[in-house]
Amino acid sequence: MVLRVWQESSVRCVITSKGGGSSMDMDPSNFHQTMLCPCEGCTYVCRSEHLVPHIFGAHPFSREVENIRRMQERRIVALQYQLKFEIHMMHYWHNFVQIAREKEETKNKEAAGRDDEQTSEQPGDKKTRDSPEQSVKSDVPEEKEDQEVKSESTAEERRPAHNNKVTYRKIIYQAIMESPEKRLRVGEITKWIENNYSFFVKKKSSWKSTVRHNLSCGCGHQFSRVAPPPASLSRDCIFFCLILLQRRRETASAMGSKEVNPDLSPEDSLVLIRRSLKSANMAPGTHFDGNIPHIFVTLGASGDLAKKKIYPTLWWLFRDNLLPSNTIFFGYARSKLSIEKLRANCDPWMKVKPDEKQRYEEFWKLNYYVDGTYDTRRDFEILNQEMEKHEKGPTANRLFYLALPPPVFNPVTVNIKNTCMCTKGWTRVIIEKPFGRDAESSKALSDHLASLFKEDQIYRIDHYLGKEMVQNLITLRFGNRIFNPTWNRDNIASVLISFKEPFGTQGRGGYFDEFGIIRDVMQNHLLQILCLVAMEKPASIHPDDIRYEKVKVLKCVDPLKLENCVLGQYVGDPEGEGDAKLGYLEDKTVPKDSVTPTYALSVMKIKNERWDGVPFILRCGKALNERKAEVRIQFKDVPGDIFHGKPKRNELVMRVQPGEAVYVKLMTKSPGMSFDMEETELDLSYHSRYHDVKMPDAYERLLLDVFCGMQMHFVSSDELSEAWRIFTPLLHQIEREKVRPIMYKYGSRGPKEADVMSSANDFKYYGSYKWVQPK
Ligand SMILES: NC(=O)C1=CN([C@@H]2O[C@H](COP(=O)(O)OP(=O)(O)OC[C@H]3O[C@@H](n4cnc5c(N)ncnc54)[C@H](OP(=O)(O)O)[C@@H]3O)[C@@H](O)[C@H]2O)C=CC1
Ligand SMILES: O=C1O[C@H](COP(=O)(O)O)[C@@H](O)[C@H](O)[C@H]1O
Repeated sequence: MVLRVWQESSVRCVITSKGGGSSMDMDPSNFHQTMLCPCEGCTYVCRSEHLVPHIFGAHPFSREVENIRRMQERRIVALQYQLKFEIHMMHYWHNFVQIAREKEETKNKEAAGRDDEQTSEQPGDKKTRDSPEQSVKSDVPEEKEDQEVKSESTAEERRPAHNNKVTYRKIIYQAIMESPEKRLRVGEITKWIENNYSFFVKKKSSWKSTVRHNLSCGCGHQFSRVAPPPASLSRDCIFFCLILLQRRRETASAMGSKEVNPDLSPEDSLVLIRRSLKSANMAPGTHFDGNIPHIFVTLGASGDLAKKKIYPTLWWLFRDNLLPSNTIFFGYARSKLSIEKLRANCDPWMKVKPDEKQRYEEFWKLNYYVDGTYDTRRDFEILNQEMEKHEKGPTANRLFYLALPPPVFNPVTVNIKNTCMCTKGWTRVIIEKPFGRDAESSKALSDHLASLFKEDQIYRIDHYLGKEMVQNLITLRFGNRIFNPTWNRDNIASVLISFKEPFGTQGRGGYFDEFGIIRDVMQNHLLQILCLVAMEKPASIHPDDIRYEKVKVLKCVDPLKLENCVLGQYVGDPEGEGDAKLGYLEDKTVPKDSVTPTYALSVMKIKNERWDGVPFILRCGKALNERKAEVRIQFKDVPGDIFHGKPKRNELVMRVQPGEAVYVKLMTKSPGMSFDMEETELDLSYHSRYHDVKMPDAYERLLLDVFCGMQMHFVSSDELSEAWRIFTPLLHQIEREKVRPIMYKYGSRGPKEADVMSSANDFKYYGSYKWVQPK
């Protein structure tokens, strides 16, 4: 069947079959399904009524063109890598040749001397029998890892001919380079070493561990004695490992410390992060420019977000040695601040431990500050000049973090574009919500940014996407066999996504009142979680594929209606303590007649094959009874019940905070003689399973992602516009009609009406589940 669009108002459907064909004209307004764009090469999926505007509007095979562009960009990155690689190779070979030459000269001299003196050659004097090349190979590695080797070797073996140093890295490299395909397995490398370095034949096999250790440092590959490596090691891979190893050593020595052995580091989790960051297996499309100078610019450096979140995050990343080694930090704001003053502002939030003082000093030495206005081009030119002073080499990258109120986004981004774009590398711009107030203002902002930067230069932060358990959703769903078959409308009764905070606006009422809880939390954090719970399996873990699937989910959600929402506003609890006594309207920064909701519950339906009819209940609130963010998948009742109504529904709970956990509530036979049943759980609590693992803060992960060029955990403009499409009519109605929220007491669970609505939407609460915390 071929669908051809031949005029705006109708679509021609041409049906061809073996015996002939027929055609008819159809009015697209009669279609009410989700459709794939019929034009050849286009993979756009949309609701039928959006199809014609798509074809006549933004269409012209944009995705295909985008794919080609992306492929070309990847190819360029690959070529850049290859070029760097070749340069380093030349460097290595140059060293080898020089060593060999020097050895030959020394040997010739020695031989000449011996001829002169007519000394008799000792049988077994290996040194004099070796060819120059063999002589190079008889040198013994002189790296730190060699200590065991050295302790057993004789002085002559360690320094056979002269003081040339041959390291394990060089030997490994040589082995790979001499192989026909420039590709070897670990076992083949050690065999090659044995064949070519007589020294090792005599040794115990401990040196093989050192070879493995050299290979496993830094690149994410683990080579154990028992498990074979996953694939042959190519020269590129080894090269990558070796360069990273070298970098780690340089950084460690720059810190004045001995080399950090990742296997022995007390902060194993940090080692893991470093490895994954620098791993050759990073998600496609990402790359860590570890050795290139970077400048991180915080615009709005004098503000609240900067001092409470951005500078602390930069310090933690720097402290943990996670940033590219040559990163420096610029602050920019209107206030005339010295670095000392900026530092004093940030100090209370930096959490510096006593033994980190020296490192902390080093961090501030890398900081610079420029004051200027946000709308004056000249001020940004000065900022640019200051940055250029630190970018003397051939390459450099720049990151701009807009820790600024929305009204200055436009002038600031224009000034960045006109004066501060990096000419020696990439420029990336990070922006914080709110991304507009509604569909229209958000589109205006998106259009403005798109006129200045490419989408892959824009990083829209939703910090919930940096949380461990939110990131884990993709792994749990698509890395396990057991969930997917039941992850659908046949098995799941409802999904509850919650965000609860036990405090009110805490003096931020001015900001909050303009936005309200729906814009503050639901339209972004909760909706992002919904997308990750509901999306189809992406074609790959490439950020574009994931973001594409998220957009598809949102396209299947209708705009929210007020009748599917419960709105609340907290009042003070006269029996409460401190802030709890104060209601929202008693916050001095909030207008006395404000109807802004501080609590909201909304029921959404995703109209696609997987989820049709399943309520997704999103609820969020301030000044509630506890701090909690979680996803609760409630399964349907067991069909054909043989236990007379006793089984309670299964629930899969993914607790985002506090205390990350995944647990499944299920029924079990009561232990013992009885054949009764009771509720219990399969429990993966992170604090007991991974109790020493340091969980990085969401901002830490996300800022690192920007360094890596990883957009998976950032919001795309398409997601944003779909999100606003869903919420804008409701928000406008609430504002237009001044819809009165239901009052709830500070410290309570929120309005009772919310429980009524969840229960009407197939979320069952039994009140019988008792959790026994394991000892
Ligand atoms: N690994 C771990 O750390 C585990 C911890 N636990 C803990 O055990 C406790 C109980 O577990 P939980 O899964 O919450 O099970 P519950 O059955 O107690 O609660 C289930 C859900 O019902 C809601 N709810 C509570 N009261 C009512 C009500 N009166 N009407 C309607 N809905 C209600 C809760 O939301 P809300 O109150 O937010 O509205 C929650 O979403 C929790 O504190 C949990 O953290 C359990 C298992 C494992
Ligand atoms: O984005 C926001 O999130 C915070 C809650 O973040 P969390 O990481 O502490 O859960 C919320 O307090 C704030 O109102 C909102 O703007």
